[in-house]
Amino acid sequence: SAYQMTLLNHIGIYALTALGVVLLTGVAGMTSFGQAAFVGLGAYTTAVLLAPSTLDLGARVGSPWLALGLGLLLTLAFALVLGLLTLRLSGHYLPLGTIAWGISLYSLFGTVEGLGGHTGIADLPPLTLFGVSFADTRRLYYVIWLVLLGAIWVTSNLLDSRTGRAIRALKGGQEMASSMGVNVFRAKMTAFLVAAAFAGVAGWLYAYNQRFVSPAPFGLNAGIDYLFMGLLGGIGSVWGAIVGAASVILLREWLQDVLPHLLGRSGNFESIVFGLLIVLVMQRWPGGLWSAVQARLPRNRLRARLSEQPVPELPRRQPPRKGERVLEVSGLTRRFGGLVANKDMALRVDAGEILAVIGPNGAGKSTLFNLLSCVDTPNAGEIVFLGERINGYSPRKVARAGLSRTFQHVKLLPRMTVLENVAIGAHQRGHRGVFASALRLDGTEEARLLAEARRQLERVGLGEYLHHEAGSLALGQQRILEIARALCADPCLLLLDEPAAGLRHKEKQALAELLRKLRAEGMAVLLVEHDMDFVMGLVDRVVVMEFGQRIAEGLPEEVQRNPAVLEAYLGGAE
Ligand SMILES: Nc1ncnc2c1ncn2[C@@H]1O[C@H](COP(=O)(O)OP(=O)(O)OP(=O)(O)O)[C@@H](O)[C@H]1O
Repeated sequence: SAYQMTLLNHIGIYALTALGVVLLTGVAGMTSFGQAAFVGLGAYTTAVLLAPSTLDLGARVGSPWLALGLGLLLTLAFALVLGLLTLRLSGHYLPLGTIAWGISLYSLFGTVEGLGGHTGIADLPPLTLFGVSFADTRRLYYVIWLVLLGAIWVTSNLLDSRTGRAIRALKGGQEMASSMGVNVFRAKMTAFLVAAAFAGVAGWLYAYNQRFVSPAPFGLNAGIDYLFMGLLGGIGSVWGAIVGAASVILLREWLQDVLPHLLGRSGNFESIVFGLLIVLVMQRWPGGLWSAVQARLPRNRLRARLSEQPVPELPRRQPPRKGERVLEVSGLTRRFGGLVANKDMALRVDAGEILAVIGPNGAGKSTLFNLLSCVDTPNAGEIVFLGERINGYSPRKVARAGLSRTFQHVKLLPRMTVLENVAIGAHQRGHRGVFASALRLDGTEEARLLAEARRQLERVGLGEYLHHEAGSLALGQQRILEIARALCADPCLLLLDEPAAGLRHKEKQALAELLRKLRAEGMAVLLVEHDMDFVMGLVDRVVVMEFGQRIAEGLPEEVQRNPAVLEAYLGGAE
């Protein structure tokens, strides 16, 4: 019926904006209350261009495209400025920021002269494309749902790509991602702009569907509604947007029909019951309705775009010659208030060498690691990597220069497959961006990135787990996964933070074998480790730290006999 078609059109338009919320909040972990304002920008641009009371372009040839183009441009321009201002905020400040500009834009629609104030702009002409009029809701339905399905296709493509992996790493993996060469701010901005663009297009469709715009549907309440839709549908899945929009809209309609019969016509019970139902649903299915549906579907494991055909390997950087100095550290000092965590530290690592830094708890090893990987900045001293002073570099820049690391506390994305986790390591070896990814024009590069990830996983002995969720691996395997991820970046220097912790005897042997192989290939390896048996049988030299200082350096057997070292570890006992 016409009524059902109207409902379907509403659901389609709302789902398009909710899809942006799924990407922005669900996938990238940035909560926004301001999406409705972007819908408003798209809708008002269309209305101002077309309505008889304003610029009066009417249904002239090309006017819908002009409205769409300008609406998108304006939405993206606003989003870019707002993104630059708000995306650097973290914690609660980001959602608060979105509330602030959501309210500002809403007020703007109501106060700017020429936008019709709170009564809005009426009498918009119907949509006409290629000479076909879409005045009838039944026809417009096709346009709306085609656009929505297109947006879902684009979003799915984007998420299943190099850029998408960077966006998916934003929730819970920002430190790891930037250490792998990902530009975290850019990934945030990409998700933000794509979500804003969907909202802008939804605004354009809204204007043609309603043929009337006023500020009310673009306020903070609507922003909260979109967030509800995303949450309710399933914040991590593109299909959740449709489920969420449909649930919210149909539930509202149903409550409006049913409640007056049950509770009488006095009082607004609808909002109260609606709120309660939302809370109940979220309690029962915290992952959203779509996740409840998904759990009943046959498990469709994401197989990524791993080609079975041989693909050319990614280009490699020119490695340093064996014996060439890779890292030279001198006078490195880091103070935390009165505590000197690293004092005048010095060390060097050459290509084809494994150096271990050992020392009792609190000796300053992690601090040293953070300084070397540029997560932290020294108060004094020099870090020279491949002849270049890297003090003050960002973790991303140093990763690009060829220094790759693992973490003391494993940092991976547990819901992503093993293969994709490792492919993040190769991020900086690819260059295809948002548009190529969204339109699936990145096939060759993506196949090469994934093939490289597979190659490194096979190299470290995790080849049979490619399509498993990373979180399902044992801790020891997760540590090995991190090494594969670091190798994917094609480094000259590997920094390994306690790589043998949590590994079983056999796994340690396999890890030692791998590190020997890497050393033979000319890789420089610096590792921090507590397991002395592992260290002593493997490394070329050992640096011992205590109270932030180097107390000994030498061959493993020399260091083992050093009285200062025995003192530090065993309190002087033989
Ligand atoms: N951000 C910080 N602020 C204040 N003090 C810190 C900070 N980071 C480290 N420290 C202090 O610096 C000293 C060295 O710590 P660090 O974590 O580098 O030692 P570690 O050798 O890695 O120890 P472990 O083997 O237990 O990991 C400790 O006394 C620690 O409390």
